[in-house]
Amino acid sequence: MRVRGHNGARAYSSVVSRTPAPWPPVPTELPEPHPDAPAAGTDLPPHYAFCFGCGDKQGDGLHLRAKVGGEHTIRSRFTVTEAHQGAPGLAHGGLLACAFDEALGTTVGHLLRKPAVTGKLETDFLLPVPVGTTLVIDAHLDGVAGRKVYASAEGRLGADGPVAVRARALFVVVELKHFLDNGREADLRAVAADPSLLGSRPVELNP
Ligand SMILES: CCCCCCCC(=O)SCCNC(=O)CCNC(=O)[C@H](O)C(C)(C)COP(=O)(O)OP(=O)(O)OC[C@H]1O[C@@H](n2cnc3c(N)ncnc32)[C@H](O)[C@@H]1OP(=O)(O)O
Repeated sequence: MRVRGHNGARAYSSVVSRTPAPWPPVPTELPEPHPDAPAAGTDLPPHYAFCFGCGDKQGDGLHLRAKVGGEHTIRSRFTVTEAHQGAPGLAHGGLLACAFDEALGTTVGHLLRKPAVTGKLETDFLLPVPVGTTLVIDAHLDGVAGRKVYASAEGRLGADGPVAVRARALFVVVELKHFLDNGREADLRAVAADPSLLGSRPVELNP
């Protein structure tokens, strides 16, 4: 269907399709997890105490918790609270996207043990997610092409519930310099003074 946008331009319906594009979008390899990657069944502690996705020191954060699943998968859970609402009694879509960013980033970081940041994140919201729901997110490492790492995930309303959200993301492997050059100095100093703020380290920070 062709739809005209408010400025007369041909709008989204012909551009944004529900038919998924090929994934990963480029040829990739699926590497073995890093030899030091945590074993299946390992509970992963928060990677940074002030992370909005997983940190214990973020009162209204998502407090996402992750456990290593199969060779290329990590299962994460987070419970939607009143602080996460976008409409009465329903989770905000942006916060759900945040949960997937976290779950996917955790998967890439822990399985490859390389620092990587999100370059692109796309989400399909299939069902509303009510306050009180525990969203169970199964994320999968899909492939690597140079510095580009592709991962995807689906989130269910409870472990056996229907799929409510799907996401795909591109992560780009970066040097630790990325964080040192761009992070706020006060926060970097705080981490240097108290390394326990970095609870689980998907990468070695002391070269
Ligand atoms: C355990 C940890 C859990 C963490 C979970 C949370 C993760 C996060 O939220 S990270 C924070 C959000 N993300 C960011 O702040 C990243 C900001 N962006 C950047 O710093 C840069 O743009 C960065 C690093 C992604 C890429 O820059 P740069 O290093 O110069 O690489 P660049 O050459 O531009 O891109 C590398 C490749 O990726 C591709 N690429 C980069 N961005 C995109 C994109 N949006 N779409 C498609 N391809 C892209 C490039 O085309 C390039 O491909 P190729 O190698 O084939 O030429």
